[in-house]
Amino acid sequence: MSTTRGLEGIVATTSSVSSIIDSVLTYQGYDIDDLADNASFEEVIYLLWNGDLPKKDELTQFTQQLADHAEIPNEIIEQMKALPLDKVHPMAALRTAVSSLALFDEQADVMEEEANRLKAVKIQAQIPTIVAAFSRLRDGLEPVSPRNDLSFAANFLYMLTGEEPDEIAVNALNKALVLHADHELNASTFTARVCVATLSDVYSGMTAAIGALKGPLHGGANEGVMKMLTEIDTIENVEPYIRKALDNKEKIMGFGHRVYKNGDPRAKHLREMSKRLTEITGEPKWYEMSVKIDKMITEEKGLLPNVDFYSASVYHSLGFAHDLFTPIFAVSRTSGWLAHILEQYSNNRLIRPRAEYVGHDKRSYVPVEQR
Ligand SMILES: CC(=O)SCCNC(=O)CCNC(=O)[C@H](O)C(C)(C)COP(=O)(O)OP(=O)(O)OC[C@H]1O[C@@H](n2cnc3c(N)ncnc32)[C@H](O)[C@@H]1OP(=O)(O)O
Ligand SMILES: O=C([O-])CC(=O)C(=O)O
Repeated sequence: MSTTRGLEGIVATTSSVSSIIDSVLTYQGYDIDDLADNASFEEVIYLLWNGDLPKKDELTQFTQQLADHAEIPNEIIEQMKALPLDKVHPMAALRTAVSSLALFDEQADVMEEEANRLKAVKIQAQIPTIVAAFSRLRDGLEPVSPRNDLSFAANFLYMLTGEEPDEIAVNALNKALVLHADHELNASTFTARVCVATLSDVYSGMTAAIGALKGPLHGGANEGVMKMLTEIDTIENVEPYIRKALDNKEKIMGFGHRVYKNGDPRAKHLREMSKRLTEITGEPKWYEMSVKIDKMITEEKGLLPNVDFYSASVYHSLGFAHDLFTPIFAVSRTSGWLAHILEQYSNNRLIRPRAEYVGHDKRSYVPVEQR
């Protein structure tokens, strides 16, 4: 048996949800550049789940369906209130809340396709409500109920702040959601597929995926980038800070990628958004520091920024708390996880690879007194 560390280069499934070919990312055949410039997040969710962009009436119906399911059970809010709110990371709270949602869905274990599709709508609609409610509760505020007359992005911002957001913020968040929606067999999506391939339920797959996204080598990197930017704080500090980190062989969050070796096609959109938004907020330093770090890491390590690097200054400019960055990634990636979960169910086989054994040779049990 031979092994490939981290399954690098292993093709583990077929999928028609998204593809990365020659560094070009497509969702159901549509180039991410095209979607980022034109599509609403609602259209992208529909596309990922159904294989085609919705017609006008299909989009109206789908958007309404999402809005109709955005409320979360009161028990979930009560459960969140009981958490040690000043200590809990919002990704941990989200993981627990999504697991708990299953307990209030009588159809949680019903495996028919129609029931699973309805669960997908509910989960996609409820995850932003959970993230916003948690954020408000820990700030000592009551959760804000979702509104059904706002777009997905606008409603999320509204539930976070209790105020109607401006168009610039809504468009920026919409674009970020589109850019993060799916990404072939990334670690969290693979996790979701492994989980549901045992014919476990959708909520279990989602809970597993959230756990995988949380890690700093994956979705957690966007929070790590902002931590680094905050520590650096000034443009003059970039050079000594990064030099020291590289000398200490530290990983620089937001750089490198398992698949993209010539650059992540999503990063240029986020870089442009970071430039524009930091100008609007009057804090161009976050963009300027990012560009300087980008230049240094590219020149010295040959590593390019991934989706998490410029999204940090984008989310900061949109006023999000830094530990909400990864949950916001999860709000978007939920659409991809659910598309892959539905695809896995539709053509399922248990996912069970092998391990090459490198442990002790065979030996015999020794009673405890003789060890
Ligand atoms: C949404 C996403 O998940 S995008 C990825 C988000 N994660 C990050 O930004 C965290 C930082 N980046 C990394 O840790 C990695 O680049 C990963 C996890 C994204 C990819 O990992 P792998 O494909 O396993 O690459 P691996 O970690 O083996 O890196 C290869 C070499 O480049 C180095 N390297 C890779 N990324 C970085 C980095 N960000 N900073 C410094 N060195 C790096 C490694 O140390 C390694 O060097 P070595 O060969 O001298 O040991
Ligand atoms: O594909 C990956 O390995 C990580 C990534 O960029 C993503 O999940 O968006």
